[in-house]
Amino acid sequence: MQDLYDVTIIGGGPAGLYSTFYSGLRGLKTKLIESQEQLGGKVLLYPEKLIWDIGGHPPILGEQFVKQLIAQAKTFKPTMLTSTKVDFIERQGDLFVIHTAQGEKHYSKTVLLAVGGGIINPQKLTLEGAEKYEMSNLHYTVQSYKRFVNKDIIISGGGNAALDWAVELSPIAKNVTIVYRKDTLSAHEATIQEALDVGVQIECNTTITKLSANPDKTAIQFVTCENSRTNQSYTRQIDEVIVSHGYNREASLTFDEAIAIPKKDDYYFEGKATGETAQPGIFAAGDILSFEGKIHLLLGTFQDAANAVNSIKTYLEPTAHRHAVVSSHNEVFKEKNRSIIENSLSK
Ligand SMILES: Cc1cc2nc3c(=O)[nH]c(=O)nc-3n(C[C@H](O)[C@H](O)[C@H](O)COP(=O)(O)OP(=O)(O)OC[C@H]3O[C@@H](n4cnc5c(N)ncnc54)[C@H](O)[C@@H]3O)c2cc1C
Repeated sequence: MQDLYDVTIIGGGPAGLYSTFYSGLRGLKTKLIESQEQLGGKVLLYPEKLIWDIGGHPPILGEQFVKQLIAQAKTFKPTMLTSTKVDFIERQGDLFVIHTAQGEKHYSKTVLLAVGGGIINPQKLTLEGAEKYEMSNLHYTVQSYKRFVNKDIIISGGGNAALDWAVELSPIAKNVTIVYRKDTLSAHEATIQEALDVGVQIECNTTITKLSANPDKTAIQFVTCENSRTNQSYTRQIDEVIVSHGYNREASLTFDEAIAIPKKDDYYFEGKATGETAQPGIFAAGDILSFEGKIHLLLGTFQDAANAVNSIKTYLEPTAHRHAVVSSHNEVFKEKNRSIIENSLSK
């Protein structure tokens, strides 16, 4: 049998990463398994967005936030696997066997589900040949603002993400146009007003119907758009195309018959604020978890993570403290604490 872990965390988004740190803090032998190449979960979708609502933390870019979460998760030297998709979990006596799409088996005393919205991929433009521009000027996320400076940008989509990008890019771009297939945008009214205030052009009932390449066929040079109300179409030159049509969720994780966890809306696991599910030994944290009062935001993931790990600790060791001992007394932190104290004394 491979190494046996106290806890195996499935999903390397904010909930999984913080659970990994917290699990180390509580002295548990921890493994994290993430399906994507990169850790960070949904935050990877907004690397250039400033996150404002983390208590006590100054606004921070998504990309930087992910780096810090990963560094923190590594504090207690857990095993961390990426590009490894969990597709089946079975109970064998007191243990869980976690099967991956790659054919591996992982053995664990408990499982912490931190799979968020499942494996998330952007909904792609369905136009023929569109994929060949993904390496040039067809974007499904905004990875770097620099690229859009002084550019003529068309954004397809009418939700909050599309409008947020339009508002953020408008001051640095030459021109930003939103095209949306429906009558009215689905974004918040305040965001729509903000977009109008910063000069974003909004065209409703309008769809991109054709992408035409530049002479060397490496990038999109023209887009053709059609208005479903007037049946008129136009073709215009463009520098960058951003598509924000939402995300496909792949919820491929399944369980053996002995493991039944009630779901809400066919998807979210019903559980408790303590991270417990109806299935002893299986816990959940982050966006995947549903309970009354659950907050589906970063701050919610951290509280869920701490609660779930504390529940795991007392599940494995019923006499353990419910909560972690004061974290600054931890051996791993001592050296850092000492250097901070020495630094302050030397000033
Ligand atoms: C555009 C956007 C902007 C946002 N802005 C903010 C904000 O400003 N402030 C805020 O607080 N929140 C914000 N949020 C919400 C926040 O990002 C989420 O609440 C948070 O990412 C949830 O973390 P999670 O770890 O529960 O799930 P996720 O981030 O979804 O991570 C789940 C991870 O599990 C992995 N996974 C799934 N299935 C499997 C499997 N079978 N095997 C292995 N791995 C698997 C996925 O690949 C993913 O990496 C925003 C969300 C979006 C989409």
